[in-house]
Amino acid sequence: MKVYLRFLRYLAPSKSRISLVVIVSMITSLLSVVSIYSILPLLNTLFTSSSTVSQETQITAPVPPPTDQAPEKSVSKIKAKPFNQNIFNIDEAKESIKIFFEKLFYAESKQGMLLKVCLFLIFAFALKNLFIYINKQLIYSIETKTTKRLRDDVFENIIEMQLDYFNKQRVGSLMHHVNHEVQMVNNTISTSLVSFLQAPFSVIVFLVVLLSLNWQLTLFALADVGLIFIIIRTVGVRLKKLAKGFEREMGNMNSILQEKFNGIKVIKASAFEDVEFARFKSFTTDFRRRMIKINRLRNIISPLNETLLIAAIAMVLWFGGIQVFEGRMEGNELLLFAFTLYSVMGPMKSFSEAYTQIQRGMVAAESLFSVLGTEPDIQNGSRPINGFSHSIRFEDVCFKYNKSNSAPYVLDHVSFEVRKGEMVALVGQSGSGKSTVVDLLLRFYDVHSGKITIDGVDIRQLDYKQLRRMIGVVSQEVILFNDSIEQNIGYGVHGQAPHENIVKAAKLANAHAFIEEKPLKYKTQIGDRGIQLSGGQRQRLAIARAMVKNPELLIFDEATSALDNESEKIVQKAIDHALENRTAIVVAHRLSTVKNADRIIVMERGHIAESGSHDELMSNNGLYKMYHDIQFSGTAKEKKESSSHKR
Ligand SMILES: Nc1ncnc2c1ncn2[C@@H]1O[C@H](COP(=O)(O)OP(=O)(O)OP(=O)(O)O)[C@@H](O)[C@H]1O
Repeated sequence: MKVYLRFLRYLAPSKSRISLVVIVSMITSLLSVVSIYSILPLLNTLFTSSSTVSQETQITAPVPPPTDQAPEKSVSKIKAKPFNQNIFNIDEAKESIKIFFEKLFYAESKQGMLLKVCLFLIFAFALKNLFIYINKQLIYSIETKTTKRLRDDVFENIIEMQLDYFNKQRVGSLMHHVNHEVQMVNNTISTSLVSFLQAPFSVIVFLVVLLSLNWQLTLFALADVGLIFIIIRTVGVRLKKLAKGFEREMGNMNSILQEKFNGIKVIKASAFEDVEFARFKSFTTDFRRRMIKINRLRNIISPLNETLLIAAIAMVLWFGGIQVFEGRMEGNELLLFAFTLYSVMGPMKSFSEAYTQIQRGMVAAESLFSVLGTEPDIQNGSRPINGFSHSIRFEDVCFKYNKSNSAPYVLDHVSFEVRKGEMVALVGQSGSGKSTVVDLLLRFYDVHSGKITIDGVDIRQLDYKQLRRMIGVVSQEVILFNDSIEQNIGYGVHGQAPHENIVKAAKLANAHAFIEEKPLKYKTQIGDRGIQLSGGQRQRLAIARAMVKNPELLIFDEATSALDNESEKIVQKAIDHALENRTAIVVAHRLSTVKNADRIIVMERGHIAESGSHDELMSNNGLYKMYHDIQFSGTAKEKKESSSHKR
């Protein structure tokens, strides 16, 4: 029920359009029902009053009565009695409608009257269809407005989540929310608007006709229809359950595709195509099994529905037929009743089919509302920040990704300072917590205890978007978009960065020369994830992106680790260039890159083992010296080996 209410809240901004749909639906239903039921008796009059119809045949009805003449009087003068005359004598309302139409269609001859009736039919149906068209446009506009809002909200909610949320969710599932589930809700809106706003009026008007024809028979028919609804609902509940599993599987399939296509290089390099294909085939087999199960139920609904409704009509015919035999009802009356009941079938059918569609839609809506109901763990602070003048400090910071008590700390009482204008390097073994330090400073996660301050202010009090905007980051993994070089560099700033700034940043990052060599220069498209560039070029674009916003603090996280020696030298030059006169934190494995740092912090299993300048640490004879000796003896050995090979 809560889901339905939340769903209605999404429809609320379209309430004026929904009211219009209601009005147009009422007019459409009235037009379709009244036009048929008003002219039926007239047509009957025309075709049964005389066997031969000629131009000269005059209808025996009088000239339309003067306005002051009682209509009943004129009707009584019609010689030919309609086949269901007694039906139309049931009450005065029907009689006056009939009189109205008789007056409307009155002509000197039967032919003239017939022509008028036919022209009226064309007019009434054209009008009805015009209203149907208007209604469809209105419904489409409501449905697109609602789903646009829902899709925007879902995307906004997801993108505002803390990084940890994305670590736990699969990308394919997130895409499934934004794409497929919103589409499912979209389909539900159109179906339910048609079924619950348009169809009820047709049903009501038809019901009024049925009740006026024979109320006992109508109650009998309603009992039958009630039974049908119970059966359809049972199927619907089962369908909802299956749909839930199906949606989950769809999300999984998206994730699998995403992962496999992203990792295509690894799959190809391991010649694992056939293994992946076999895995995918087993997945699609299971997927197909689920689809068959769902469609077995879904497809049964329409025929089951129709059969049950026809059975209801047959029962009504049987029940009514007995009344006719007993003389309690006219034969014509029963036929008109059966025809009306058949006409009510369309909207009834659309009701029950809408019910199953709504079940599926609500599964999707439930899942979307649970995404919308998820609050980010990181609460934004309100203090503005666009720079700092003294220092950034880690004060006794403890942190772990896994919140359970028994999980070990990834950062254990870490304290250090980065003063304005300094370059501080973080080194240490893989997994010692260097990247985590950077992530905490960017407030991707919050510290468990202790605090991180900028000029003495806890970063939890700061607006983290502004905080992130003043920091330029070149991370381990270079992330580029399938766009032009210019757009990729400009991604670092809000709004369109001026071209001169892009070129300046590219020059700082040693990227300008290779960009100029490209046929379209800065307009060159770089392909998915920058696939059309080399590793070193990608790194330099990432540096240019960090530089374009002229950041207060630069963070280089393992920026050169994935490169060969030659590329590393070029990128290192770019880094050195970028670091001039700037506060920076450099995370590195290769100690050669951090020799010039003002301070080097050596991390070991989440705590700071030692810190100082290169010379101080070398003379300390501790961990740093050990790493240094291992790295440089390794490099020396490599060099020796490669020169002996050459010889
Ligand atoms: N998102 C995460 N969820 C859970 N554990 C994580 C996550 N990210 C990192 N860790 C763990 O935290 C520890 C520190 O990781 P971190 O990436 O900070 O190390 P690092 O020193 O930067 O390593 P490397 O030099 O290999 O990048 C590691 O044990 C790692 O397995």
